[in-house]
Amino acid sequence: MTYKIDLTDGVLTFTIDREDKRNAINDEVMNGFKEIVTYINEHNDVRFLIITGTGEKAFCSGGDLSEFHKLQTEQEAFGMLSKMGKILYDIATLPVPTIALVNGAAVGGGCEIATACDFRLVKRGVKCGFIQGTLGITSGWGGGTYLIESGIKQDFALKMLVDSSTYDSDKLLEIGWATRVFEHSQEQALEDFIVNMKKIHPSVHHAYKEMKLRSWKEKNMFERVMEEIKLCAKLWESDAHNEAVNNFLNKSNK
Ligand SMILES: CC[C@H](C(=O)O)C(=O)SCCNC(=O)CCNC(=O)[C@H](O)C(C)(C)COP(=O)(O)OP(=O)(O)OC[C@H]1O[C@@H](n2cnc3c(N)ncnc32)[C@H](O)[C@@H]1OP(=O)(O)O
Repeated sequence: MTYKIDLTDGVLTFTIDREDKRNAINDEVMNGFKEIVTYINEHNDVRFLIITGTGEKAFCSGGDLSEFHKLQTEQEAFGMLSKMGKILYDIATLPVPTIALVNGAAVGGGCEIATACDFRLVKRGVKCGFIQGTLGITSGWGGGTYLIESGIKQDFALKMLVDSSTYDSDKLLEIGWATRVFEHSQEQALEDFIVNMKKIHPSVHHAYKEMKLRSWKEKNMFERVMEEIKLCAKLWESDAHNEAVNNFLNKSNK
């Protein structure tokens, strides 16, 4: 299986389990995300959603280039991008607090997944970034829209996107993308972060998340996410994208 799901004491932990591919997202992992979104929306025994990755090297390295490079046309790309984009919007609008436990590099779509969460606990020394630009495309799962609306300073948000490079944990904390940076045990970091939230009745959390969702609806967030996805799909066919992906895959095959 390419992911693990654990539900203990109301904390649902979704772990991307593809360490050999730096926890890259393929269709099976996308379906795993759909599974937990359905579960959380249909049950009332989940108080928090935690998303993390296996190992210490990566939280998530984004889309699986070895799988998705087979998508050649704008239409084919839009199919994959919109599937994950809708899943990520459903994660972002869940009625419970969502926490990205960033155990390693979060790059490309991996950075989008972390950005879609309410909070980001980042291990010191980890690098994260919207590196899609180095592949000749934009963010394509909604992460660029979430970043712009995240509340971090507008110039920091746009620079993170146009830099298309990775930032270290201290810089991520400075610009406000990282909620907290932790040094050692991620389990302890999570426990410390939710200790007060756990004392609050879930209905209060649901109400606050409803307020966030209402604000997003007023800003047409879903429509803007879909526009981002269309832009990414349009760039997908570019020579710049195809050359960059081939370069990465050829490097890997050496
Ligand atoms: C809308 C989302 C968008 C899309 O899907 O179109 C994207 O996410 S585009 C961005 C896609 N992601 C990347 O370009 C990141 C590529 N990976 C890296 O930069 C590095 O692997 C890194 C920084 C995540 C980790 O570096 P490290 O040195 O620790 O590992 P290696 O680079 O040696 O990789 C180990 C192993 O994993 C394979 N790998 C890593 N990332 C991916 C990936 N995204 N898709 C497929 N495979 C990946 C890499 O090829 C190596 O495989 P091996 O067989 O051992 O050579």
